[in-house]
Amino acid sequence: MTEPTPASLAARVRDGDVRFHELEEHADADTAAAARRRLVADESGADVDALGTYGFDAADAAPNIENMLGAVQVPMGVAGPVAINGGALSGERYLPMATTEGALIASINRGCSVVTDAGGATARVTKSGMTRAPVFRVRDVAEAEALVSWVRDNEATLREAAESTTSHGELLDVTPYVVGNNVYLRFRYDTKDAMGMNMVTIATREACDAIEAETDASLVALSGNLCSDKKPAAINAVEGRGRSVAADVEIPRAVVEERLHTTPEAIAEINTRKNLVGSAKAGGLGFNAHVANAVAAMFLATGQDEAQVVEGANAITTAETTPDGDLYVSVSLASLEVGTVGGGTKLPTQAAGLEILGIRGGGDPAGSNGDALAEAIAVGALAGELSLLAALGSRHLSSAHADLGR
Ligand SMILES: CC(C)(COP(=O)([O-])OP(=O)([O-])OC[C@H]1O[C@@H](n2cnc3c(N)ncnc32)[C@H](O)[C@@H]1OP(=O)([O-])[O-])[C@@H](O)C(=O)NCCC(=O)NCCSC(=O)C[C@@](C)(O)CC(=O)[O-]
Ligand SMILES: NC(=O)C1=CN([C@@H]2O[C@H](COP(=O)(O)OP(=O)(O)OC[C@H]3O[C@@H](n4cnc5c(N)ncnc54)[C@H](OP(=O)(O)O)[C@@H]3O)[C@@H](O)[C@H]2O)C=CC1
Repeated sequence: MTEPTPASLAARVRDGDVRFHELEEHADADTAAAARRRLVADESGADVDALGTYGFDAADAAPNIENMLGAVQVPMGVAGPVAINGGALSGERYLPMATTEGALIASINRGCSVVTDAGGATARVTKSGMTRAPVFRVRDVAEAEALVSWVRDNEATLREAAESTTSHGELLDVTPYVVGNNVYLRFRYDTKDAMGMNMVTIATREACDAIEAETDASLVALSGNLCSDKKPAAINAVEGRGRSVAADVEIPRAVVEERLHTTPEAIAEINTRKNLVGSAKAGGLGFNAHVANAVAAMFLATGQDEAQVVEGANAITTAETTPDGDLYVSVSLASLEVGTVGGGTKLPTQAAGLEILGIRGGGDPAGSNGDALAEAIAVGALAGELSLLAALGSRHLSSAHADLGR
């Protein structure tokens, strides 16, 4: 039998003999993707050849994508090295960042060099736990209260059910929320080095079965949106989700003046009037300048779930002058959902990003690499905040983007 070619496979799809999303059952993954490119190009008239130039085996991406055409390539650079004094990550590191925004890495790079000149940034993970919150239907508020009491009395049962599905995940707690005849149970897990959404979804499903077997509650949806995944939500800002991580630095006045062309007072005032008051007036959840930039660029470079930039950018930046007239700056990211195993972290280019940080795969102890990644991203965000606030102080934002960003 002759080997299938992209042309012969495309012809079979057109004839209705093979389904578009089942091409991998009839050819290797690279040939299947080439056949799909041909079909999409013919249908749309688009030139999709560039999508076919990628540096990994399509088969390696099978768990990460369906209907694969090829790959979008985002340029990747580094900022740094930056000195980090973390709870899980210490020393000088280059921060891998993938972006198409000119001037972004230059800015974070400037922030990194200033942070390093000042002796490095301190970073710590202050809370950890990935959540899944199913919603149950009950008859009325009396039954809701009965379910809440049952959950409080039976956490051991829930833990046993949930943890039967994972060798790494640990159920930390279950927090109930009642709205009339709806009961939301926010399960929170230590997922170690995994971001953990698949892990906690599978584990929570098992716990829900135990609840339905023992109570009158009916599971309506395994995710009831109090989790809250991939949506802006105050619960994540207040309670945290994934890792809550903070970073700070104190920068001598002379360094602010010489390297950032502004003063500690100007940066503190801009932070208050822009990041705090401006964000409050806008009704924002992110009281920062552009934490999403560092989070998104490092998420792409290290194989994180890019939709979770929504929660990752849930951050507050503070800036103040110290009694000695120097500058103190901090960022606190409430809900940074990251992992160094699972998801997109296995793909070769993303694995290279984690290797640049020295934290690819499971940590020793388990969870330490996930903490280290969170600290690295927090320091990248801190450097970005510092540099952008300074550029606003020196009125260099527009000229920087005129020079570098277009
Ligand atoms: C562009 C700079 C850094 C110039 O800043 P500068 O101080 O005039 O530049 P410099 O030539 O003196 O270089 C200072 C340092 O910057 C770095 N640097 C400088 N150039 C490069 C480069 N080409 N590649 C890599 N690194 C670079 C590098 O670390 C260098 O030190 P050196 O190594 O030379 O000792 C500065 O003007 C700046 O940071 N501007 C701010 C730009 C910025 O932060 N953009 C972020 C994106 S804005 C956005 O997306 C969100 C927004 C703004 O809408 C959010 C909001 O509402 O606030
Ligand atoms: N299902 C959903 O609702 C959602 C899924 N996602 C997707 O979920 C994926 C991420 O889920 P996630 O569960 O992190 O990844 P995976 O589904 O890839 O699972 C990771 C697994 O790695 C194993 N593992 C090995 N070493 C370690 C270690 N050191 N620490 C922790 N786990 C380890 C664990 O197995 P074991 O459990 O057997 O111990 C863990 O379950 C992403 O692709 C994301 O896009 C995103 C949002 C929602």
